[in-house]
Amino acid sequence: MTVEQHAAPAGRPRTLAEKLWDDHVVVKGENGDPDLIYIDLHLIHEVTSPQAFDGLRMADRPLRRVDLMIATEDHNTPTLNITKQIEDPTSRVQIETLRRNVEEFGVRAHPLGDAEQGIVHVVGPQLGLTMPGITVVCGDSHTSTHGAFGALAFGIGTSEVEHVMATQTLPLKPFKTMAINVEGELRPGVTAKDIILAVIAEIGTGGGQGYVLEYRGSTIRSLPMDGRMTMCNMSIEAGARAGMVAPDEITFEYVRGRECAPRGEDWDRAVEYWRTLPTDEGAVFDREVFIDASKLEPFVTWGTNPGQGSLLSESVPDPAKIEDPSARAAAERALEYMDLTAGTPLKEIAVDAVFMGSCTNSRLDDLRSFAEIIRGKKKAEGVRLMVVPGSAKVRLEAEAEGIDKIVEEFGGEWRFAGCSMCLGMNPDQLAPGERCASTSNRNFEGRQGKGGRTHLVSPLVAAATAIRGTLSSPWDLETDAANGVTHEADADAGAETIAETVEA
Ligand SMILES: CC(C)[C@H](C(=O)O)[C@@H](O)C(=O)O
Ligand code: SF4
Repeated sequence: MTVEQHAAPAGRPRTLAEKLWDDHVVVKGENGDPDLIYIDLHLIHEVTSPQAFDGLRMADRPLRRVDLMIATEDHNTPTLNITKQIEDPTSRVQIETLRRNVEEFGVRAHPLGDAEQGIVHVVGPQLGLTMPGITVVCGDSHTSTHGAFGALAFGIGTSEVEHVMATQTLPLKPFKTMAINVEGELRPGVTAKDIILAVIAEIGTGGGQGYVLEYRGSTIRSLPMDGRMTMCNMSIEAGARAGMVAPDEITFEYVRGRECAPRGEDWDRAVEYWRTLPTDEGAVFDREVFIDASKLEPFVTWGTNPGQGSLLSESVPDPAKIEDPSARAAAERALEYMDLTAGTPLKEIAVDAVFMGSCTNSRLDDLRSFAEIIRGKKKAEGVRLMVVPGSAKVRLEAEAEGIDKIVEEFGGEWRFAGCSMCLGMNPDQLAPGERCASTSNRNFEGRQGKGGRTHLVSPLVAAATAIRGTLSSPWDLETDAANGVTHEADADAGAETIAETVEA
């Protein structure tokens, strides 16, 4: 798609993404040059902001719009003993540097211990900063999460962070548009996470390159905001520039009344504008993908990229049967790293740990659906469970509902908010060789700790896995119940039966 096509000739039907782009062009690029795009919201965290602040300082430039910035601490923060000094020197320096920078430049910040601290992609929406129709950037690839509100949101590099700090704009090349049409009713036990894992397995980890994905269709319309965020969050794992969902009543209800959301007449005007944003009838996408949601099942990854996944009811694939030589080699290498043998039923894979958290799945809905499954049940012997809310606020809300108690009675660890075991930048890590069912978004080699092995799953699969000890879904719990195995907390005999079945 050329720059000119974004010029929006009167009456041409446009997609959601094209409308947002058109409304944010400050200077139109000539002869294939990038357009200069206005940025409405700039989120920062400790990892990718230090050099950008240094750059500003060296150039003696102020922040252009400090009021459009907000900082939170998430990657390097511990999730235990948060009032103590951070032990790891690198993490400590990162956090201290952010604190110095936000103080010097006057940026609103939510440090560890603050009620609004948490993963940057949980904090923005929770404060009502993330809204339909705005452009959002952050030096973080999962900024795509915010697209769930009908915002154009994408991750940027550190030099771009500095550019936005100094000018509140970014030079950007136009993108192509891809519609991901998801129709039909999800079966119980199947979630937004399973849809997006299926999408990535379908189009591949490079399939979205150069595109902004728009998730559309009846299934998406019926998803709550938390599910839409889960899907947009992982758009980047398909290589996409961004992911989006058109704003609707569900979006407006979510944003309404939040701290930074417009109020009164401003709110009415905003909603009036937001209603104009959905893709026009007849607008043409560069590519369309169709997914039948009613056929989806709980999904799980077996490899070391998010596209290497299968239905949980299937077996570890045989690389020899993969035609494409590079995909075959990647699968061979992945199975070796994951210590898996082709043909093994995925459900027979035993895990050492379950991680419930990350910007993909650590919001209140996620925690609720997880807790509902483990409530009154007994954790599988030898499995370590960590439950990490996405923000301090989510933690408090979950505690008000007793979710912390449910997790602890089950035998899990209830932690403070942060990126935690999503990536090995803080004390929450897997030991070499440990296998984890994780609700996060990346299963790269060493992602959760050197030598750690990650299977990406939904919160429901994480819960069922924590109960059964092997990769499992709520469907397996139903089968167990039909066979008289309830996994109840006090039914020790039942738990033993399962342990034996697993070993057998
Ligand atoms: C540390 C940060 C730059 C990184 C990202 O950009 O995504 C991290 O959040 C991740 O998920 O790998
Ligand atoms: S939770 Fe994980 S994916 Fe999300 S921002 Fe933190 S490290 Fe990145």
